[in-house]
Amino acid sequence: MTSATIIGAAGGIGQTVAAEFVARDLFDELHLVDLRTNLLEADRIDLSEASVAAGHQPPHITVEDPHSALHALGSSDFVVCAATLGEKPGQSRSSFAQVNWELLISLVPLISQVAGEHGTVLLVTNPVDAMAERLAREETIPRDRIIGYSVNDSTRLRVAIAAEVGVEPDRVQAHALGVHGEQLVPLYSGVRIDDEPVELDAGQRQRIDTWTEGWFARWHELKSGRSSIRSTAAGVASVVRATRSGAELPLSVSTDSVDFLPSSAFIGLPTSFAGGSAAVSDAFECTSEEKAALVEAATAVRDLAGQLGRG
Ligand SMILES: NC(=O)c1ccc[n+]([C@@H]2O[C@H](COP(=O)([O-])OP(=O)(O)OC[C@H]3O[C@@H](n4cnc5c(N)ncnc54)[C@H](O)[C@@H]3O)[C@@H](O)[C@H]2O)c1
Repeated sequence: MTSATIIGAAGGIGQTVAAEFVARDLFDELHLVDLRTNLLEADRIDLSEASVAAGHQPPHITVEDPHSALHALGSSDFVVCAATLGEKPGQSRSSFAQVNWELLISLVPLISQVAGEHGTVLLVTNPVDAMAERLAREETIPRDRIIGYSVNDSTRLRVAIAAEVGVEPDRVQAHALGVHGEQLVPLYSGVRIDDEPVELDAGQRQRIDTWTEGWFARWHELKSGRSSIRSTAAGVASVVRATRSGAELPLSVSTDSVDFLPSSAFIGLPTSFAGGSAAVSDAFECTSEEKAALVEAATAVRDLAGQLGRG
């Protein structure tokens, strides 16, 4: 029996992740947790019937609010946390982080309980690196069982490289590491097409950087009122598959095992899994310039996490 718990399951990300898990038949049991249980009940019916329509056995789906979940739920193999408070326009990164950490700290007993001894916890709630580091500092869940979801920046980098060199994105392997935003580190030294290393010149890199750095401004101009729910849900499903296959993905993980990085931080690094535990990939290599940028990113996360109190 495989089981997942999604906290914040009535939100844009949570609902779409649940739908992706069901469509891909990834778990036998799915536990949906949110304050908005009426939405979850509607989803429970819809998701079960979606399974039938898709021609497979529906998972066993339960619905809980965060309080009842503490009494009702046992441990899950995979725990997704996408619970959030809305980001206010113009709000500083540190103020948004503090507000979301205050929400997350109230959920730590539940997250720890559903993670149990062996579950993997995937944080999606932003700012994901500081949230993951701060959760690890609570010491209720081992560091290597906590990961932050940070695949989207690499997806966008792959799309931009593909457009620049004129190939399909699925032929491009590339990781955007570090921290989402100003401390993102596109790992140009590791770009591959069809598994062959590729050297991009300065002009190409600049055009790619301009496109990726402008992604959010272009998204906001659309005024959709939602985040990138579909690509995030597809990415979360790929994390589940990676925990089972051991495939490498760019995810936010603890820096503690990486010699050249300051410890007590989480940043995006190439990650592999063994038995549900995350580790930075053995084959990870980068230039001295990329190392320096990653050190800067880890330092910023460590400092931000240090500012987040217990609420
Ligand atoms: N890491 C990434 O790459 C990435 C990508 C997209 C979005 N995000 C982040 O994911 C988070 C979720 O985004 P969204 O668009 O789904 O937001 P949303 O506002 O649509 O959903 C948030 C949900 O959290 C629930 N919630 C609030 N307090 C709760 C509590 N105490 N217990 C349980 N549930 C609670 C709300 O009821 C709501 O359903 C945000 O922080 C967003 O910035 C991260």
